[in-house]
Amino acid sequence: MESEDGGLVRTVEIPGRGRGVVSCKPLRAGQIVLRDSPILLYSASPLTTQQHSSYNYCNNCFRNLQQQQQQITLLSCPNCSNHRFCGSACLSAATCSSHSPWACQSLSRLRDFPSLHNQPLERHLQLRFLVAAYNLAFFNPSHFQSLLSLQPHSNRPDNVDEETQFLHSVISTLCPPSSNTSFFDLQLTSTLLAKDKLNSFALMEPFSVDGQRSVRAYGVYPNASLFNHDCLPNACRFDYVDSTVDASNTDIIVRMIHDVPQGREICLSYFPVNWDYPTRQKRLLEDYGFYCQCDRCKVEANWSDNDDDKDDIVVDENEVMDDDEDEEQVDDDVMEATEEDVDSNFPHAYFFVRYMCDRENCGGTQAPFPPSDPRPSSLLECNVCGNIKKDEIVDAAVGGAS
Ligand SMILES: C[S@@+](CC[C@H](N)C(=O)[O-])C[C@H]1O[C@@H](n2cnc3c(N)ncnc32)[C@H](O)[C@@H]1O
Repeated sequence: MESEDGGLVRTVEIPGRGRGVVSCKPLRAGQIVLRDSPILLYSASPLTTQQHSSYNYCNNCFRNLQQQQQQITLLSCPNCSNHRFCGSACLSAATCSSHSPWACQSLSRLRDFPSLHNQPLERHLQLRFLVAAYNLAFFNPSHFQSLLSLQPHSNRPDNVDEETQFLHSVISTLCPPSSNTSFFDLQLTSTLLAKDKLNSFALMEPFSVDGQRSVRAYGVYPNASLFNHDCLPNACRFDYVDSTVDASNTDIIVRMIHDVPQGREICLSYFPVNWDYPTRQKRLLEDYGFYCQCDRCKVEANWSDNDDDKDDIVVDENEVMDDDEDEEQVDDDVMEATEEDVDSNFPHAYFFVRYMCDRENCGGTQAPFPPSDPRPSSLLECNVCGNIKKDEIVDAAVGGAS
């Protein structure tokens, strides 16, 4: 993501954080700083799902087949008949990429693999990812190199756990796509799984009021993966997977939450912003391998109620980057912020009041729509439930026009 002339952001090395993304010029609230397409996408349904009966998504674009407004002709893969597509364009695109004859045959074999039915969903998804990644290695080496370039860079050879060995033993039963007898390699399998854990973004089902959200698909986005984490992010990501407006419905869009000056690091939050301090620290250490020392954590490290919270942290190991679906310890203090808190021990109360979605069970972050020069947008969009509301502060400043 190197900035050309006029680029908004560029990638730099940041001591102690690896690569990160910084602004090349002052950025405005709502500005789009990245639109990124996936190099790999895989379904979040169990491998054993009979997709022709219960799976409602196109296996190429992942749009919901029932919600598409125009008439579509559903097509099944002629080889496995288990995967459906929303038209000939998606079927032929998938046949040359994610649903190549090799991937098709491999997924069919895995579906019938004897011991898989007893395995948790997480194993099914890891196997789906491995099929997608090895498929990429053979059919799109340059995208495969992009995948390998992502963090983590060091994966100790002696560090292959039982789970990885199991997954590798299953993957190795597949016929390799080439005559290369060492196509499946234990160390490579381990490396790939680590890349998935650190970098995959979840494309979620639409928000429902009961707060139960499930993942529709996972994707690896080579540029979006370069954003580091901050517990008080200045940007957030949106996706519009069911959009029929353009063909890039699985793209991720990163938009600024508020203005930032030139040279500032642009960060996302890897999970909902309303998680409490112990839960955030535990997740970042266990899944991402670092202690967060952001400004918010420095303040919250001194809050006395952290000790009580530590006893009942809930962490779902299936969590991946920016994945909002699981249970979490929501910090009630931050949800009840008042203006008085701003000057006291809660300097980030302002962020919660203005940018946290207040819809029940949502936990999303709100960013303005892109500015229409010279005016900032006075409408905020939630990146989880899609709710749109007026930004009272901008609205007052611009006299009620958006
Ligand atoms: C998705 S990658 C982000 C890009 C990464 N820095 C790189 O060089 O490719 C996530 C990894 O970046 C690093 N990272 C992200 N946010 C960080 C932070 N706030 N402090 C320290 N390291 C961070 C951690 O190593 C984490 O596992």
